[in-house]
Amino acid sequence: MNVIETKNLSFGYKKENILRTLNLKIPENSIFGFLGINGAGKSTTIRLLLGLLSAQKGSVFLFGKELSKNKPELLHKVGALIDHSTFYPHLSAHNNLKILAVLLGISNSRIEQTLELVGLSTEGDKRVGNYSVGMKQRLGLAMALINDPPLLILDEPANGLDPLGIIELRNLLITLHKDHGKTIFLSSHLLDELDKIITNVAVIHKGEIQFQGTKEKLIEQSGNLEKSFLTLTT
Ligand SMILES: Nc1ncnc2c1ncn2[C@@H]1O[C@H](COP(=O)(O)OP(=O)(O)OP(=O)(O)O)[C@@H](O)[C@H]1O
Repeated sequence: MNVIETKNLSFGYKKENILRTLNLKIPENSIFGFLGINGAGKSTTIRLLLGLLSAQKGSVFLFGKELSKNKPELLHKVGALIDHSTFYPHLSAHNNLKILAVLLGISNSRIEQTLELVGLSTEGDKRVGNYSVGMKQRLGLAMALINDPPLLILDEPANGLDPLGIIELRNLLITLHKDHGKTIFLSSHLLDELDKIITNVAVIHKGEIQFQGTKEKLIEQSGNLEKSFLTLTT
């Protein structure tokens, strides 16, 4: 099953075409890397997948259903991290998550589980305003994970993280995929990092998909991810 599928998805700001007839297929249980140079259209695609933008043409399907016709039901199954997450800085991580849990009707026990999962359980009672960038990123992931969604959509989740934070994020994504069965769709510019975790990949250039398939298939010709990426984008 494809957890995400776009059919001839096209989008433009005013008269400028940004995405041209995108046909993406993200298989269930993949860690799917979405690659492209600056301005290629990654964030715009992600906003369309989350229903934050509406396509001029084409459609987005999540879990086999059309997003525009089933938004609340489908978005409940998606955890997302885009741009910087917004928190109440004067509250603890625990209380930030509690607000979300109440809004979503989720039990309190899930708060501790989620803090544990993202490695924040010992820091969960500290004010979020004093958190480091990495801790805020982990809290953003906790918010995305609080209702245990089967699909995660992450736009540049490693942004602003130091090397240790990047390693921790890598291990967390691998755990979420292997032990919790999540499908993860993520964009990133860190090719070496992606190479360590992704199973599938799409390369977008100037709003068009240049390749999609397994990582092995992409690197078949040139031998490594960086060379394949450069071939498709320069
Ligand atoms: N609100 C907007 N109004 C007009 N043009 C926009 C807007 N947002 C993005 N664009 C343009 O759309 C194109 C794609 O942008 P997008 O942010 O999707 O690219 P990206 O692949 O995510 O880039 P990056 O890697 O730099 O984040 C770019 O040319 C950008 O300038």
